[in-house]
Amino acid sequence: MSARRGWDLFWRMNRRSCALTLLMCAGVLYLSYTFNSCLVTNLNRAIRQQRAQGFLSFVATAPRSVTAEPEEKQIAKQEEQTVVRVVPLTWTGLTVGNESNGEQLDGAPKYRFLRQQGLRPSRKFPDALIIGVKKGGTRALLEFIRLHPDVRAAGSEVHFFDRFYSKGFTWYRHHMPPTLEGQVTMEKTPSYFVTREVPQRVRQMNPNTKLLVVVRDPVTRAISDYTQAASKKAGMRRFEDLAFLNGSGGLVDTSWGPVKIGVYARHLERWLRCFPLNQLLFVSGERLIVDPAAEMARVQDFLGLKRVVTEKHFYFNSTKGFPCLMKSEGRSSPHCLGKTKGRNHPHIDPAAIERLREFYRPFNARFYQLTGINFGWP
Ligand SMILES: Nc1ncnc2c1ncn2[C@@H]1O[C@H](COP(=O)(O)OS(=O)(=O)O)[C@@H](OP(=O)(O)O)[C@H]1O
Repeated sequence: MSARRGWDLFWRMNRRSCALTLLMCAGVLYLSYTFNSCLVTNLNRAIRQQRAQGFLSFVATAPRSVTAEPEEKQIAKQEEQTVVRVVPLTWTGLTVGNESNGEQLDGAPKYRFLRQQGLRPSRKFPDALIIGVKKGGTRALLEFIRLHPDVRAAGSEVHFFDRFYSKGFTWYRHHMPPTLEGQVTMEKTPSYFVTREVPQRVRQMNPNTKLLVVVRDPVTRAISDYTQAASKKAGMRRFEDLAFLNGSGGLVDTSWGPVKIGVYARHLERWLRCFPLNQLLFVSGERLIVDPAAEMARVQDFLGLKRVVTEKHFYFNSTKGFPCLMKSEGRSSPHCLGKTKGRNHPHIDPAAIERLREFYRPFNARFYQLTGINFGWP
């Protein structure tokens, strides 16, 4: 009897310990599973972060050289190896006239990628302005310099400093294209050069603004200006009648816009009261036609850019009689500037041309003196 009770007691105790053992095992299994899964998740996260950091630092800086090279050499090497400019943006479809905005751009996968890399494009005030002169070749210059991956320019003339100054600087900045750190922002408005208030206003925005002026023989410039006006207004009087007081026999009409703009020295003197000469670059409109690459080399040097725009970007279109582009920001096939650039000029009485040349001669001489460049106009 007592043996049977002992056995019962043993069996009951064993069942309890078995159950306890089983319970403990389950607990240990649960804890180790939770611990392990946390560990794996954290490890994965850490690996992902490490990879991202590794990629970022690869994008942001060049690997440092460990050899004992001179410092300058190392810096130059680092600059060469820097992969910051991974994305020479093409900004397809972006026109400033109909301002696409930064937010829209950011939605595109390309811009999401840029943002993830900390490369968020933003609008800033221009570093450089093409201020004139009207009909000097300003559109050609803008289109040529825009070929450079480090230049971003407003496509249409903004006219902030002459027409829309009252709209304020926020308005102006909004008309600039989104740019990345290190890119040069530009705009061109040819009437800036001749508008009295503009130098002071540009100086107020930024006294270090770089200024580019495309100049061309003032007589051909005046004829080009007249040709454009005549193309817009039917029945316009002859050039000879407008350029001289009392018809073609009188004195030169210096109040007539196409004549007045060509007195470059007068306008330049105003700019030189606000900016030092070395902040202005004078581009020859004539050379921009006969040797665009040479003129663009000067422009790129002036803007502190690598000489990326070279002969290979241009071809001479003999039908048009002007250099045209192999490709550009918006188009990948060869093309020329629009129909309004490189128009045929009307025949002008050679005597009128000669009298205008005489009129401009002293002003041109003064302009050569101020700029230190002899443009060789007849
Ligand atoms: N590559 C190329 N293709 C076409 N035209 C060229 C080029 N390079 C310079 N030019 C000259 O640019 C003149 C127009 O000057 P602008 O662009 O400054 O004109 S505007 O003030 O913006 O209206 C324009 O004047 P016109 O010839 O009177 O039409 C051209 O002589």
